[in-house]
Amino acid sequence: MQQLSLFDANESLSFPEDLLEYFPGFLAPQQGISLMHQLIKEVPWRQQIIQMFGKEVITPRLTAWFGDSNKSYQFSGTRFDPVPWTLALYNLKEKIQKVTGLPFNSVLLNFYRDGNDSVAWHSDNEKELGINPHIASVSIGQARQFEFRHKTDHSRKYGLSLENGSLLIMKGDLQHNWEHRIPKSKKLNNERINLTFRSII
Ligand SMILES: O=C(O)CCC(=O)C(=O)O
Ligand SMILES: [Fe+2]
Repeated sequence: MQQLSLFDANESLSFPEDLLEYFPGFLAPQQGISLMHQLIKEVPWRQQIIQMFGKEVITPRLTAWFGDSNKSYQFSGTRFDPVPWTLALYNLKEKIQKVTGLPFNSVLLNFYRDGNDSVAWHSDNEKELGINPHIASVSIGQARQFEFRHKTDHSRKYGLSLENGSLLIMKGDLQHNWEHRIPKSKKLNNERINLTFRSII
């Protein structure tokens, strides 16, 4: 599997490159697009209402949560009980486990219907994920910009385009020191699904 070098000399000064691994051709382009259309149809998508700074906010995207039946997950004040694995998602999990050598027992799906859907700055630091979690993020459909900023020094930033069919591994102490987001975009306006495979303890 080809891994792409993400950083030039300047960037690696402000962002530690050992916290990410990027595999652009993890899925063939056509495989990515047909999986996206299958998931748009077969997944029980929901628009969650979450607590943010004490207020109720409607998430600007659709989500779903699949995984082993004994693993539930808290996110921004909401408890998610997983839907059992579909064949397509189980097979994708197996393929990721083969490439990475890491175990995963759940996946959070995000459906960005157009460029107006987004995810705000956050880190995936829920205690159910353990201390330094590995998160495997598969992107299909419209490529979107994925941005990082350092938690205490917002001038330290990094961004990359998550292409159709790509796999990004987030690891090490990334979630302690960095936040990430998918900003809204006027130009990148087509449908996209992102799947983050996680290991809930
Ligand atoms: O859509 C993405 O690429 C990122 C989603 C994300 O950060 C999350 O689900 O925690
Ligand atoms: Fe995240």
